[in-house]
Amino acid sequence: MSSEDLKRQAAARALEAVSDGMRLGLGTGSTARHFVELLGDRVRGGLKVICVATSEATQAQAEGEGIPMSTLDETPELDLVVDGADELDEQLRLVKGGGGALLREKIVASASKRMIVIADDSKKVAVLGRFPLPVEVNPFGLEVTRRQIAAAAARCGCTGELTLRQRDGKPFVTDGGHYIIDCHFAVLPQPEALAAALVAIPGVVEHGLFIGLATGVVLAAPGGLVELGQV
Ligand SMILES: O=C[C@H](O)[C@H](O)[C@H](O)COP(=O)(O)O
Repeated sequence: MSSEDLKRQAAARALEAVSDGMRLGLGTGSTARHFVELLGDRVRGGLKVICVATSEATQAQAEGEGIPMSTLDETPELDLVVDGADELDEQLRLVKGGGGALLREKIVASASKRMIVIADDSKKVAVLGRFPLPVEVNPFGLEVTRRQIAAAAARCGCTGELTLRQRDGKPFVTDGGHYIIDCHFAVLPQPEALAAALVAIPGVVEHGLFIGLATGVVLAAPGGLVELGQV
């Protein structure tokens, strides 16, 4: 079974948690993309939902599927967000932002009563950090912010290379107009302390650690689905 098949299976299971009248957040990335496709089928079959996207890419996909879309300003309370993750652990702590959508994803998750994460089982780790931690930063004072991230991380037991994310030879720019520094720490021994230290840095807009937000996880493995938390 291909990795895309596994992602689709996880997406299909999350769709079972959706019912008529729900206000939904739509995640970003290759796994969330399957969810939006499947949701589109259900909407065309008569399901009534209103949705908020976590990125311009998801907004465009959802509109193409004919899914009724809103904004967080019009719909500031959501029932459920379904999103992917780059990494997750047993405590439902996540690393997100591999696609650069972490800021909107976190704002949308914070507005939602529940967050179901969908992923193939390769994303589950014993200790977070194998996937480089994305940190979204203001372009102003980039080098100052980079040094402050390195110092704060070192106090939390994390060392490693900090690289400015590039696309086509230029800095990658997020939907919010910011840059991303990818932190290659290999392990994050104290995720909560690191999260608190990063948000205290003035040039940091947001970081990819999602702690206390996911309420359920659907992991698709070749042997079947595994659920963590409440799905
Ligand atoms: O910024 C991107 C998001 O955090 C994605 O949810 C994350 O990167 C997982 O994406 P994928 O499902 O493509 O692995």
